[in-house]
Amino acid sequence: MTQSVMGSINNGGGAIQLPVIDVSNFGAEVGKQMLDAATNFGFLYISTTGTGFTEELVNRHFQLSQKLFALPDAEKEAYRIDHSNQGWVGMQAEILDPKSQRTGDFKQGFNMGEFRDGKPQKPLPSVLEERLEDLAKFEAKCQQLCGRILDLLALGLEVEEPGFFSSRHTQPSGCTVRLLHYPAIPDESDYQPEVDIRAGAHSDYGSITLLFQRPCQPGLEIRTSDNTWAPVPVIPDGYTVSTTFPPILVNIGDLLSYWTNGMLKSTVHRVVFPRDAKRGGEDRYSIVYFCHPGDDTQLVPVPSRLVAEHTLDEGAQVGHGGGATSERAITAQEHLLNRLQATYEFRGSSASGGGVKV
Ligand SMILES: O=C(O)CCC(=O)C(=O)O
Ligand SMILES: [Fe+2]
Repeated sequence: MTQSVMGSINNGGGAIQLPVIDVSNFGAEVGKQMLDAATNFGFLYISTTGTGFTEELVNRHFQLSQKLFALPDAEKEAYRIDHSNQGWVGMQAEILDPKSQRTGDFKQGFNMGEFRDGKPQKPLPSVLEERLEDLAKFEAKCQQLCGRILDLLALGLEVEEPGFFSSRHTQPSGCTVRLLHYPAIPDESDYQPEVDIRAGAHSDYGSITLLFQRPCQPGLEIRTSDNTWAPVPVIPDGYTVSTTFPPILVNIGDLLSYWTNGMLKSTVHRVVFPRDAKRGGEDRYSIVYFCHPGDDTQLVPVPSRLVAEHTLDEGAQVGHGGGATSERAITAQEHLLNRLQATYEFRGSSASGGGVKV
């Protein structure tokens, strides 16, 4: 079953109605629906049916995240993020949109890099270490779902090699599970609702991103083609699968944009405080999976008639500016390092203490 596959943008700054896709139906028709959503919006929902995720597994992850972020900062400090891009990012340590923000993002995060044979690559705080099996299971399911989405996109794009994208998602890679906590703003803070933000405007650096959200904790907005911000509801209108287990939000990252010469959109998004809240509103928790191809993957255009026929609009950018088709093809790792480097440069000498972003 596929729900409300049409999708539409309300350009008056109203909520955006994105398509909901059920990936349990694998085939050309779903591939085309996925491609349409990725081309028009760069964002879509995946119904939890047929994803392999259960409400219990996702709930346990959010409980774990709450437990982790409730620890005193001094304890999390021992796991502070470093150049491996793994570990804890403290409150306001990351600035996703340095050009526009006056202070850091009102959030804290914890990045876990890819698991190899069920094992993380860096030591984890004991609250996480105690639940390694669950963490590995969650990460593996994220990978599987991303593989299916990538295969459907390849089908939609009529790529000559059907597993083109998924087969390039090898290890080592920049794949990351990121736990996020956006606290409510305490009354005594100097936060200014007109300028301060939970996560500044950015596009994601990988191939695709999965976002798990909690009912009643909205805040994500995407930038539409006419430069307005459209809120994305956690549970879209007409979604009948569950009121307690939201669909998984998927967005296209920079690498798929390069791979398709901008045909798929790596859409800019941000997280804002609830507009109707008196101050900072309630806490928000989210879990993000950033999917990346193997480090050595060259970002050359995929062999697809549709991509070859695609021409960029005047002045349009591919990925995060530039474009693999117009310059020397860069690798997935080079792209990731470039984007992390930009953050380090901004932080200058405090780089080792700053938060970075996949
Ligand atoms: O927390 C969210 O809803 C989105 C976070 C996000 O866009 C990111 O971390 O890249
Ligand atoms: Fe993002």
